[in-house]
Amino acid sequence: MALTGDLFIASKRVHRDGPGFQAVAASTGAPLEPSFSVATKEDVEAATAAAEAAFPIYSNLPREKRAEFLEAIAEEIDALGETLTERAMQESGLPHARLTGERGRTSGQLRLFAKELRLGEYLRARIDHAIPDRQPAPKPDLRLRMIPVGPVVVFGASNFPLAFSVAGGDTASALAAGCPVIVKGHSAHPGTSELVAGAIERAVARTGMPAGVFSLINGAGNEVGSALVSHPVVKAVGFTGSRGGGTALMKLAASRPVPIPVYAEMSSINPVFLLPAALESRAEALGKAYIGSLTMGAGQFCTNPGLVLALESPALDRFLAAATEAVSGAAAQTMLTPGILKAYEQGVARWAAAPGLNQVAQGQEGSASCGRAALFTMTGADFIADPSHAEEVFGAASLLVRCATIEELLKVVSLLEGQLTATLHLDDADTEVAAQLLPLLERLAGRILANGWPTGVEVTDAQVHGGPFPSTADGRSTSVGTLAIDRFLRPVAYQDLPAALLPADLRDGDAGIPRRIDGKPTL
Ligand SMILES: NC(=O)C1=CN([C@@H]2O[C@H](COP(=O)(O)OP(=O)(O)OC[C@H]3O[C@@H](n4cnc5c(N)ncnc54)[C@H](OP(=O)(O)O)[C@@H]3O)[C@@H](O)[C@H]2O)C=CC1
Ligand SMILES: O=C(O)CCC(=O)C(=O)O
Repeated sequence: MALTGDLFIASKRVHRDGPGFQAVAASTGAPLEPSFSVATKEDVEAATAAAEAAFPIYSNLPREKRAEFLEAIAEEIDALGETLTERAMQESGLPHARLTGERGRTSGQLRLFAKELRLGEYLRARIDHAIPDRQPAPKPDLRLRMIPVGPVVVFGASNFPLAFSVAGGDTASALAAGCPVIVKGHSAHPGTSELVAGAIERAVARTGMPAGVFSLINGAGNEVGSALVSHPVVKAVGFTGSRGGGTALMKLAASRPVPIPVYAEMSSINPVFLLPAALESRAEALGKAYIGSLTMGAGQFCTNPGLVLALESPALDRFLAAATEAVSGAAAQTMLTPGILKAYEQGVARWAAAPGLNQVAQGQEGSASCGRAALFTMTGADFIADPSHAEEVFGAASLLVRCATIEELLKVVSLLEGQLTATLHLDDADTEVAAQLLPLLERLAGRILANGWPTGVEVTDAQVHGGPFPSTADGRSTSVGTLAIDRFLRPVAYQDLPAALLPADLRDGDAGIPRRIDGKPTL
C-alpha cells in the first residue's frame, strides 16, 4: 500500500505542493519516503467547517450506527496487518511484538466503545416524573441525558503511534460520544498516521458517515496545533505528550473567548513502594522485575516506574544489587525521535550532576539513536531538601529514594506531584503500613496497584488512566477505558417537554438502556 503523503480533510485525501516534511527511520535517522503535505490555514478552516457541519448529523445517528462505524474502523485497522506494523516500526523504533500488541489494543478499544454505545449506560439517563399536586409547589417533570460536546481535536502521541494516535483512545472515545474528530498527527510517525487515516476513510465510506466526522492534519511546529485549539468550533482537546506542550495548550484553550477543556496527559513518575516484609521475602525478584518494567519500550511510557521508595534495610541492599545487575546488562534501545533521546540524555546528565544523587548503574552502550538505562539513588533526607528531582525524565531512568524512617517516607510522599499510578509491593505483614499509605496514594494518583508494575494499561470498564496535575490536566477523568467517553459529553436536562420532543432514550416505556427512574435504577 503506497503512501501518498496526503492530508485527510473531511475523510478525503488532499495534497499540498508547498514544502513538505519526511519521517526519519528512528534507528538510523535516514529519511523515509514520501514527503508529507503540511496543512495550510485553509485546511484548518476546511477541516473545522466540515466537522461542524457533520456534528448535528453524526451526533444524532442511532447509537447502533456509530457502533458499526467504530467496528468498521477496527476491521480496517486489523486488515492493514503487517503493513501498519512495519511502517510503525520504522518510524518509532519500537519492536514488532510491542506494535503488534498495540495494533490489537487499538482495534480492541474501538470495539469496546462500540459495546459501550450499545449498552447505553454512558447516557446516564434519569427520569424524575412530575408531581403536580406536591405542596407547597408542584414538582416539574425532569429528564437528563448526556450529549456530545461538539468537534474534538486529538493530538497523536509519539510514544504510542497506534493506541494513543490517529485512531487511539482519545479518537475512539470522542467518536463514540458522537463528536467529529480532527487529529493533529505527530510528526514522528506520519506514514503510520496516513495508513490509519486511510482505514478510517474506508470505514466512513462503508458505513455512510458524514465526511466531516474525521480529518487528519499534519504540520510540524506549533502553528497547526495552536490554530486547531483556538478554533471556535472546537469544543474539547485530547493530548498526550510533554508537560510543556500540554500546559501551553491548556493556557491557549483557557484564553479563548469561549474556553474549552484540554484533557492532557503529561508527566508522571509513578512511585513504587517496597514495603518491608515484601522486600525481605523477595528482594532479588523485585529488583529484576523493576528493571524489566523500567526498560520496556526504552522507558518511553508515561507509566514508567521513575521513582522507588523504601526503608533502609539489608533487604533494600539486596534489591539494589539485583536492580544494578539488571540495569548493567540492559541493552541500549532505539528511542522514538532524536529530540526525545536528547531530552532523555539531558535529564540523565542533570541527575548525574545533582548533589545528593548517586548513579549506581548504567545500561549497555548502543548506536547513536539509542538510550541507555540509568539507575540513581538518593536518601530521603536529600530528597526532602530538594524534591525537584521528582520531575519526569522520559526514558529508562529511575531514582531509588532510601528513607531512614516511615515518617521520612511519608514526608517524601507529601512532596510528590500528581501521578498516573502508585504501586505497593506488600505481604500480609505489611498491611498496617499499606493502610497508612493508602489514603495518601488515593489523593496522589489515578490508579493504585498491588504487587505489579505500572507499565501496560489494561483497557477495561474499570480502568483509570489519569490522575491529578501534572500527570493529567484534570484528574477527574481517564483517557483509557470506557469512562474516557465522559470527557466528551455534557449533561442536558429537559423540563416538562412534551413526549414528542423528548429523545427516545428519555421517553416513558422500555428504552432498552439502564436508567434511573424516580430514584430507582432499572435494568
Ligand atoms: N509522559 C508521557 O506520556 C510523554 C511525555 N513526552 C515528553 O515529551 C517530550 C517530547 O515528545 P513529543 O511526543 O514530541 O511531545 P510534545 O509535547 O513536544 O508534542 C506532542 C504534540 O503536541 C504538539 N505541540 C507541542 N507543544 C505545542 C504547542 N505549544 N502548541 C501547539 N502544539 C504543540 C506537537 O506538535 P509538533 O510536533 O508539530 O510541534 C506534537 O504534535 C519527550 O521528550 C517527553 O519528555 C512525550 C510523550 C509521552
Ligand atoms: O502503558 C500504557 O499502556 C499507556 C501508557 C501511556 O499512556 C503513555 O505512555 O503515554
